[in-house]
Amino acid sequence: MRPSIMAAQDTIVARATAAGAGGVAIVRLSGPRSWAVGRALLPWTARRPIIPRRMELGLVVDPASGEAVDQALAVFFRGPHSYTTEDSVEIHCHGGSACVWRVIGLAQAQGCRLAGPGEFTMRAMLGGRLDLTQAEAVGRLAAAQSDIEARLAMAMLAGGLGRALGPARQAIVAAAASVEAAIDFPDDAPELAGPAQATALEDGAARPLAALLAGTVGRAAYWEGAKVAICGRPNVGKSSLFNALLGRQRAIVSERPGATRDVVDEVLILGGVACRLADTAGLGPAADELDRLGQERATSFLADCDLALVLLDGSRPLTSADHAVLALCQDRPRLLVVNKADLPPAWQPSALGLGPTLAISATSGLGLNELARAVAEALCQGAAEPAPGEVVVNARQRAALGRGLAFVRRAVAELGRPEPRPELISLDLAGALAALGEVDGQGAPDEVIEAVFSTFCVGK
Ligand SMILES: Nc1nc2c(c(=O)[nH]1)N(C=O)[C@@H](CNc1ccc(C(=O)N[C@@H](CCC(=O)O)C(=O)O)cc1)CN2
Ligand SMILES: Nc1nc2c(ncn2[C@@H]2O[C@H](COP(=O)(O)OP(=O)(O)OP(=O)(O)O)[C@@H](O)[C@H]2O)c(=O)[nH]1
Ligand SMILES: [Mg+2]
Repeated sequence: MRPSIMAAQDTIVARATAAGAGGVAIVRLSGPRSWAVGRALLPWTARRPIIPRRMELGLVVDPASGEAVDQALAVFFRGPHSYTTEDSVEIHCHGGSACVWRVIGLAQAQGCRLAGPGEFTMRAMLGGRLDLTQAEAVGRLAAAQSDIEARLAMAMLAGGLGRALGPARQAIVAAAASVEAAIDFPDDAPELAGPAQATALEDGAARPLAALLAGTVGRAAYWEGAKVAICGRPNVGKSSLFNALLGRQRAIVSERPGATRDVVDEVLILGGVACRLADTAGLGPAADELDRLGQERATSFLADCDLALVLLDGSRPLTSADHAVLALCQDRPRLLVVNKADLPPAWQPSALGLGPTLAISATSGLGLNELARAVAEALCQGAAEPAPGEVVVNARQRAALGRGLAFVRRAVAELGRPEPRPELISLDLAGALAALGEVDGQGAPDEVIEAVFSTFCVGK
């Protein structure tokens, strides 16, 4: 078994705050030796009893040389009253990376091991503070970029999803118990009460799982963010729009067509959704090799984006290159955006015959708020923004619950047959339980747990 999921014997150390210089950085220790190590590095704590959870000021000292390496605040937590549920110590040192790494190095010299990604939270889960849904929520809170993602993670941290899965699991376990009895004692066990059990399983498990899945419709972008490409023929103002939405001059703008070559992307919040917005090279007949390479990058980003903003220049007649871009995007999610609305129009958008268009001006800012709202609406297919406290599952959880629901439905169907075959039902119910376990961690294999924590940063 990999060390991370083994019962925690060792004491781990990591910086809990982001890499790079900052005002203050937190180095956190957790595990059975954390207090001893903390005492060794913080000599003032040896002189009087430690009061758990009280922040105190003192020097961090290298026990080998006696050198004071930082002035810091420190807090000792006595398990289980700590984040990890283990004994732990936080040293709040000065934020320069030299101080942080010196303190971490001193802890390593005292026998601490560098923590892996998410290892503190994994210990919190093994210690019973959190289930897997809550641990995942913590990871999302630590990385959330949009207010709504943070809101969704807070609802999940409150345990709503774990509580929603409990009754479904109970219904599956109850069905499994009678199915197992029918398999083990075919003569003694009462006949499988097929229709009654089918109804119980349908009401108890299929329905709540289906409701959880229904709540995700149009909501994925709030959890996962979205890739949005600005595309169009050269010179329509793609880079200008990109810069205007971003609020700074990130990409080169030029009156000369063919200014953009590479895909330039940045994350920004549009209508509450964290979007990876990309400015791309203008599409059209390639003038040279560089142009061709740039357009290749543009089309490959376009091929896997969630939404394309097809930009047209309203001040110039449409060209064959515009029509080629429209054709390229006709079968994918897209918004038609007509730029340069500050200039006299050269054509009527209604003449396109392609449905609604948005009029904007990248240079004057006209229509940009409406565009941001339209982006979110298109990405979320008009679904309502999640309310505070509302539990919405993320993509990983949705995939697992979808599999679980399919298993439950097969078991329900089999139970509804004139002579249900208990062996088949048993397999399906086991599959359903495994799928639920992937979400809340109950009975989940190590690989699943590790995959969730591997997305965490070190120190969380
Ligand atoms: N400095 C610091 N800030 C932090 C954390 C941390 O560990 N340290 N957290 C995490 O990374 C988050 C807060 N989560 C926490 C959850 C529980 C406990 C804890 O010690 N619980 C005890 C005591 C509860 C109480 O006094 O009310 C317990 O539940 O027994 C600490 C942090 C965010 N901010
Ligand atoms: N009047 C007006 N000019 C604009 C507007 N948006 C962009 N422009 C001008 O149009 C020209 C081209 O702008 P870019 O943003 O570089 O166009 P692009 O689509 O990125 O061009 P390529 O990178 O070559 O494909 C520049 O001279 C911009 O100042 C607008 O809303 N109104
Ligand atoms: Mg450009």
